Amino acid sequence: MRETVDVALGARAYSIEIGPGLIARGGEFIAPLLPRPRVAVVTDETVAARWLEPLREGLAASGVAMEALALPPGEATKNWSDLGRTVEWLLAQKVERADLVVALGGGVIGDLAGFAAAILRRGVGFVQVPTTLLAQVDSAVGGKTGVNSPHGKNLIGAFHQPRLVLADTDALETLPARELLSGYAEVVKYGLLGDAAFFEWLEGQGGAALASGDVAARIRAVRRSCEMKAEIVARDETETGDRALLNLGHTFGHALEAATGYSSRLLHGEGVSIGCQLAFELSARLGLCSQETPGRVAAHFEAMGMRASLADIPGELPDSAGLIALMAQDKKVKAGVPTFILARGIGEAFVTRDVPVEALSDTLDAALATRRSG
Ligand SMILES: NC(=O)c1ccc[n+]([C@@H]2O[C@H](COP(=O)([O-])OP(=O)(O)OC[C@H]3O[C@@H](n4cnc5c(N)ncnc54)[C@H](O)[C@@H]3O)[C@@H](O)[C@H]2O)c1
Ligand SMILES: O=C(O)C(=O)C[C@@H](O)[C@H](O)[C@H](O)COP(=O)(O)O
Ligand SMILES: [Zn+2]
Repeated sequence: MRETVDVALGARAYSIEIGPGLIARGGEFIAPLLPRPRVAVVTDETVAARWLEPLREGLAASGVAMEALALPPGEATKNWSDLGRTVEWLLAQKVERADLVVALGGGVIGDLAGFAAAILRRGVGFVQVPTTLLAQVDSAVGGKTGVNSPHGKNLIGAFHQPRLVLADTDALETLPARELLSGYAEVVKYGLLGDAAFFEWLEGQGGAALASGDVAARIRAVRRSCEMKAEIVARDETETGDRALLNLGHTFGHALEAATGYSSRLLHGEGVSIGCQLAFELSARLGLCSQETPGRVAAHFEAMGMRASLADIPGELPDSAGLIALMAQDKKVKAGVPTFILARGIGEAFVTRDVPVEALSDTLDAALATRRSG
């Protein structure tokens, strides 16, 4: 049942192992990478309660000892202060340059622990053990690490590739439904950005991929997502060009996450599904894709019970000018001009800086109006 996806990055190449039971077999995969049989695990309190002991046992079975730091769960933890706490803890554990840090958790833990590893003693290696769907299909792969700033999302960070990704699909059994759907938004993103056949498969089988009974469908969704990400990362590791395709929906989504204070009002994947929807609406407004395409995207999000519209965000939001101002801190901005990922159709995304501000603001105004009428 185990599948392997390779991330072909030369000296920094690594594999993504996908399947059930991998946490319990953690030592088998991690021990061969270690100069001495010990690791420092960074996790969050919720994940620790469910998956830390299985990992400890899995490591011990291969003679590997571990110490663990459990941070508070949630996006608010991706900050300077928890980063500093983590780095100081790793130093207190006397983690050496050749040792490995293990990130056990969702994207918050993977991003933060990966960044801590990147700056610890000028760079130690790390292993991603992603426990959310979002982390298995996206954040554990590709080496973007970092934390948030009040100025914007992921503004402090480094590219630092993991040495191994162990995606145990059993971990998804304890994931709350809202988190599963949030991660599924990044799965749909891959279809929307570059694989129309995958999107079509998700239209039919997305429900099965999320249901606990269909392990094969779940593994297929995770594997295809990882293959697409690995392929894009291998050709543009540090996002000088094409890697920005993986940011489909994120220029909008990150602005919405900042506007909602990185809180439980809006999860990252929820920002991504709403952002993808807005990207297709903007594309249709600019005549780039057919007028029907945004409706097809929305229909799938709605069928899956996902957030797809600004009307799905509780509480106040800035107006369109306020949201556009938040987009100005996006890392893809060049000479003050924002970069967008738009689409000529499903599976046909492209990167552009040629977006008239009126079209952007009209798209946002129309979307904000649904909050008043809905
Ligand atoms: N580096 C990248 O390329 C990349 C890609 C996508 C997203 N991200 C980042 O990832 C973050 C979002 O990640 P996320 O959605 O995994 O959020 P998360 O890490 O906050 O995890 C979501 C919630 O699920 C809980 N949880 C995790 N695994 C669980 C399990 N198996 N069972 C029960 N509960 C579990 C966590 O405690 C948390 O409360 C954002 O900060 C986003 O910016 C990074
Ligand atoms: O790996 C990438 O590249 C991505 O863009 C994946 C995104 O899903 C992810 O949310 C990423 O963290 C966003 O990157 P950022 O550079 O816009 O902060
Ligand atoms: Zn994302």
